[in-house]
Amino acid sequence: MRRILILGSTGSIGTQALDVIRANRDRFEIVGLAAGRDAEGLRRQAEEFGVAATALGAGDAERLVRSVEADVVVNGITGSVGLGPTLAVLETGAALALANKESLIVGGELVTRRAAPGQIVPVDSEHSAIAQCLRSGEAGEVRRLVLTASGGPFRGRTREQLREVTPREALAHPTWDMGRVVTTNSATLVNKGLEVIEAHLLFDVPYDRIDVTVHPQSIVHSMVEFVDGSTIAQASPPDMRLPISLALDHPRRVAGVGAPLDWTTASTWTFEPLDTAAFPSVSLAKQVGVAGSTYPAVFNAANEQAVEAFHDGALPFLGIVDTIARVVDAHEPPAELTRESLADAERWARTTADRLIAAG
Ligand SMILES: NC(=O)C1=CN([C@@H]2O[C@H](COP(=O)(O)OP(=O)(O)OC[C@H]3O[C@@H](n4cnc5c(N)ncnc54)[C@H](OP(=O)(O)O)[C@@H]3O)[C@@H](O)[C@H]2O)C=CC1
Ligand SMILES: CC(=O)[C@@H](O)[C@H](O)COP(=O)(O)O
Ligand SMILES: [Mn+2]
Repeated sequence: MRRILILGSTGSIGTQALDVIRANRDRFEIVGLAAGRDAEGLRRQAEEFGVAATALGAGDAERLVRSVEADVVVNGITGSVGLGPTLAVLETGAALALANKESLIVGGELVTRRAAPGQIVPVDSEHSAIAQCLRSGEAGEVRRLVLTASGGPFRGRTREQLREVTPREALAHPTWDMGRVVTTNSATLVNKGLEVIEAHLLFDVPYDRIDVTVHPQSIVHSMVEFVDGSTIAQASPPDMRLPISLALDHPRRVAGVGAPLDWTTASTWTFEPLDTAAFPSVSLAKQVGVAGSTYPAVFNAANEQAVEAFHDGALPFLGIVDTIARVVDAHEPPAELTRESLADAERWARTTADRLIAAG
């Protein structure tokens, strides 16, 4: 029986983790639940699963991580506020089922050097796919990682055609039903930029050997190309319960967790290059990834501020990535990366982004 603690239990990842556990009560026991502000939703979940240990807010979630004994902690919190809980999980020695990509990207080596080999199990669909593709290979045999991107709701549009798009349109993701921030990030392709950095940190492959291809069907979740020219891809209908279940009982698979592909009807999978003129965020993310230090944290913090401003009607859609670029450009990294210098850089990035947005 695996003891599971879920952070962000009321969100998209959290509720899908609960779906998997509800259907497999003989394999999993929930020992703790944490949400942000939805106290009533959290209370109902705790009642359903008979859980006594709960927390509201990131600080409380971090305390819960340290006080409850768990085998696996799912970090399904949104945003860089998930960093404290991520570091706390790594300290406890529990496996970290990581959906909160922001904490890894923002923390960088502060996170990776605290993690034991295999302690971080990716939940993000692309990284779960890559981990599955790598199961049978040697590190030296990997030539390239290829992350798939759906292209989001605005795939095929020119930069000019993105000028007037609305928050409602940005939230209409073509293939996945996710929380507001990650859905907006899919529309700007910032999500894919963050995922390139996430892939570099998880699999230690240099940025010039991590590519993105646009695959609108979201069936091939990513691929690994090997030195002999062979490519292994992981494919399944878009359903996060599959990567979540793999992380909950890693390395075992949970039978029946998702529907398999249907090979009896005609279907088409397509792949196309990313339009980097309309969507410059992936190139920008690669630049900040290569620069390292506090640059990825600054990129992410500026994005978080810009996404909120976009939904508040204070910033046009194109302003999101433009703001990130301006904040990154103005950043001066600290001499040393520590939790303090990281927090300072994030604060600076948020203030700078807010100032640029207010100035219009
Ligand atoms: N949804 C998906 O399919 C995928 C998501 N991810 C990643 O997983 C993470 C979660 O995404 P998703 O589930 O879609 O997001 P949601 O917005 O649906 O859920 C976010 C969860 O985090 C909680 N939360 C928010 N702020 C805080 C805080 N300050 N302290 C503690 N908890 C907080 C929310 O609580 P409350 O409800 O109380 O506000 C909620 O439970 C993100 O990093 C995202 O990029 C990655 C791949 C796929
Ligand atoms: C399901 C998942 O992992 C998301 O992060 C997904 O990647 C979003 O889709 P796109 O960013 O490819 O549009
Ligand atoms: Mn993803």
